[in-house]
Amino acid sequence: MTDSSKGEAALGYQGEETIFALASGVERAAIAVMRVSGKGSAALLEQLCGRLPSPRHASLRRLWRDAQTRETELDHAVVLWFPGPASYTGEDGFELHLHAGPAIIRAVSDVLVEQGARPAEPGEFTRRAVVNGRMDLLEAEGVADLVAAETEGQRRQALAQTDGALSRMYKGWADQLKQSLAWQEALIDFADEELPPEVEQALLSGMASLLAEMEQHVAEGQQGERIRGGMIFAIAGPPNAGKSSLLNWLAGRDAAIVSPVAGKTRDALEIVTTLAGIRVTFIDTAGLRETEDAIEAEGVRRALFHVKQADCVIQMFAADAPPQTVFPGAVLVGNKTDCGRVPESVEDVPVVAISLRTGDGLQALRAVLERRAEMLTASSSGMPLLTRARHAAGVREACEHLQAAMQQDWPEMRAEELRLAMRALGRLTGEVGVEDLLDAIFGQFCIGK
Ligand SMILES: Nc1nc2c(c(=O)[nH]1)N(C=O)[C@@H](CNc1ccc(C(=O)N[C@@H](CCC(=O)O)C(=O)O)cc1)CN2
Ligand SMILES: Nc1nc2c(ncn2[C@@H]2O[C@H](COP(=O)(O)OP(=O)(O)OP(=O)(O)O)[C@@H](O)[C@H]2O)c(=O)[nH]1
Ligand SMILES: [Mg+2]
Repeated sequence: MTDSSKGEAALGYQGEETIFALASGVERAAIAVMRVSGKGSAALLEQLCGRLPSPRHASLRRLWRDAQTRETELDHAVVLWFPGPASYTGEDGFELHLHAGPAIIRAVSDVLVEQGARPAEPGEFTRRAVVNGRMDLLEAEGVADLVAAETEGQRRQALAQTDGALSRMYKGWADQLKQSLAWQEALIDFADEELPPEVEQALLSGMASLLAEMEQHVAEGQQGERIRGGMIFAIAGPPNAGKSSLLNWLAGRDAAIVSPVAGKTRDALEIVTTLAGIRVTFIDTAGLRETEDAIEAEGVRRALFHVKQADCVIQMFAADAPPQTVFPGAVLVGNKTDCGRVPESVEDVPVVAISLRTGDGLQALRAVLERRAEMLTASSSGMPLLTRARHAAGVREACEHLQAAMQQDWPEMRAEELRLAMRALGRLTGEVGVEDLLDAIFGQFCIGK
């Protein structure tokens, strides 16, 4: 409970300092969960409620400023005692399930601070769990994603990651690299003894198939990042096609201005919804046309920018004016079936025919968009998907070293490249060289996690 551990290397941290934070939501609620972890936990809990409750069982207790002297009762609370190392952080810790009144929270916090505990930094509980070997870095990132999950896709993916799905795969790859390295070292050690050529062949083909697997994982990495961060669907097309009307239907409200005047929408307008369990931002853009109006021209420029960077373009047109060309990969939507006939396809791309006035085809359009959202987030290999740019960069680095190893004729250099590939994977799980990463990763957590 002193600050003697300040400045210690992150991985040497032993929870000398006792930390606390509210672990429950900040909005007004009935119960507030105060979470405490660190060496001083047992003494603190005894001071608050007398003898320690039985481990990991909920007990109803009176809380006091000092239970010994029964000085100032603070609350009636459910108390949980988590002795280390079988705790979330691996340290002694406890939870107080308080009545959520701000005065109670303040009074309890005051006692904790008086007794030498300090408020936790963002992610510090989970950081301690990692430092104490309770979970690895990928699982910890999964915890942060689970806390932030708003959609089914985010929830499912984060849960798998906290459960070690990515960790197991990366550790399996690192093990295979270790095996290759052992063979490579045997080849070096027995260089004079004429090992059969099959040994080197088996080594190289093992490396090749591992490389293919890792490259496929990187190639479909965008899918996992799309689930985690959401996708962008841009609605584009000529003026008056009904783009803003479509956005309003998707939003279920009048988000954008709709009128018969062509060229109304200038600023891109965004709404966020969930499609097939995936977070999708729809962007309504300015109608695409040549224009003398400087503001509208800027709107068109921005529309084209959104078309370029979107995960999917919904290319809209009105029944009487089908487009000459189709944006690559676009979902083609022909609107105003109440006014005229919509072609079945343009340039062999099927058209979804709708009318935002009559509601014709809208359920079919929703199904098409849901299927597209699923397609853009599916793992085609069946492997767990990576979820962050950090993972893509690490696996890509491992791929580069593995490829370099395969191209190396000099045995010692090949061994070195294999070691570097292993190291790149080790940084992902946090097994090696991650001191510099911890601040960046845990700084993004919420307090109390
Ligand atoms: N009240 C409460 N609810 C919570 C958490 C918490 O810390 N407190 N969690 C926090 O994220 C999540 C559950 N995760 C947890 C993970 C591990 C341990 C834990 O104490 N593990 C010990 C003992 C296991 C056991 O008794 O079976 C261990 O793994 O050794 C507790 C919660 C979600 N709900
Ligand atoms: N008849 C008919 N009119 C429609 C339909 N959908 C939209 N409209 C009308 O078409 C006009 C243009 O619709 P908007 O949604 O504003 O079109 P937009 O593509 O956003 O137009 P800009 O922002 O100018 O590029 C409005 O008067 C709408 O009420 C439809 O299915 N049938
Ligand atoms: Mg518009």
